[in-house]
Amino acid sequence: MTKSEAPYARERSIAIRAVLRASQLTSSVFDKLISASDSLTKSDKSPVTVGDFGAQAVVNSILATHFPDDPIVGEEDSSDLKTEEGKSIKEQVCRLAREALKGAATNCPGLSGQGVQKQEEEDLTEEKLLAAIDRGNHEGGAIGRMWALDPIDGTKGFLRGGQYAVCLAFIVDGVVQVGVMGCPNLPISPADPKPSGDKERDAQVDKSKLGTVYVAVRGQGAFQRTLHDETETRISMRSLSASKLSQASFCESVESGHSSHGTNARIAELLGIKNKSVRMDSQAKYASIARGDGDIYLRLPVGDGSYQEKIWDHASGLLLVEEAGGKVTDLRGQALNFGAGRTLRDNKGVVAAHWDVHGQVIEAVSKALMEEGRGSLL
Ligand SMILES: Nc1ncnc2c1ncn2[C@@H]1O[C@H](COP(=O)(O)O)[C@@H](OP(=O)(O)O)[C@H]1O
Ligand SMILES: [Mg+2]
Ligand SMILES: [Mg+2]
Ligand SMILES: [Mg+2]
Repeated sequence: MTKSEAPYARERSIAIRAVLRASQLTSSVFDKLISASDSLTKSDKSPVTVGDFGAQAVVNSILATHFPDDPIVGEEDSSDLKTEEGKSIKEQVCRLAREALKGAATNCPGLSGQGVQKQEEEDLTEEKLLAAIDRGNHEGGAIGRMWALDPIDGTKGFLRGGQYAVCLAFIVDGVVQVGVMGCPNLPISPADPKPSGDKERDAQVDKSKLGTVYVAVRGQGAFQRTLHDETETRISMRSLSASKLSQASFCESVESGHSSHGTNARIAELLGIKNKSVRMDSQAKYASIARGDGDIYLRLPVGDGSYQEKIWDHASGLLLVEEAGGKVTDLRGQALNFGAGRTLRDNKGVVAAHWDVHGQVIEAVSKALMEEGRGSLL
């Protein structure tokens, strides 16, 4: 079977194109713009920047051109841009989105025609770009085609100069079929240093060695390419058996408000893991274990566990890890349900690990939660 005949070949190509363009936008925002006046605080107190809105406008415009009937579940909406406070951000978002959509054609397999470019450039008025952002308002659900978009996952990481990811997934009947993730700050070679937000240390990082894109289609494997070169290399998780579990390394959020560092540490202890956890913002954590930099991603809820994870925070990362040989479930070991709406309301927490050890990790999770008196989460 050639690539163009493979299932979801078109969705794959367009998703890569959209993520590349949005990643170019976010990188240029980061290089040139980011200052306090380029971000807003949302009603849930989380930050949102020119980069988040711009990347959502770019991806949604491209999806609207190629798949006009497909609904999109996207994180952002344009309401904050329509206020007086949001006016200057709105202007920057529109300028950056136009630049990104008109920019030189990106290296993207099967899609270099002038016609495609022309179509995408047609709808670039402010009104149309804001409407493109709001195409992300879909409620989600278990039936039919839809896209899930996190234009910048890890906005806090983006703001501090650490890791972030542009994440786009294609979902059919509640099952993720295609996942593409752009990680502009992740080193192409795992051995190279990655920016972490520490200004002094990050000054030593060679920027030409950063910028990866991950691509996975269900049943077709997981691949890494770079932002500038379309050559794809297959990636897979490190093999890990029960007897080697104590040598594993695990990653977790930088933000202790997003995942319980204390519970994670106890789980590691129960598994005999001595390595210090690797803290990283965004779905770059999924990418990192998928290519074998680390082995386990733990995301245990904080407090009473009432927070509902969002589908765009996990859809592309989950497929990447599954296609690289891993298993991703909630803390009870149950599959994540992407068909329940905008959130993973049927699930609590996330545990991602190699198939051969996933069951053991889940046992340790149960034990740690029982010890903490949080057995009701199980
Ligand atoms: N209380 C909470 N528990 C878990 N995740 C949360 C959370 N509050 C916010 N988040 C999510 O955590 C994401 C970042 O994940 P991480 O901590 O792995 O970097 C955020 O994505 P955005 O940055 O796209 O808003 C946000 O959706
Ligand atoms: Mg956010
Ligand atoms: Mg996110
Ligand atoms: Mg986001």
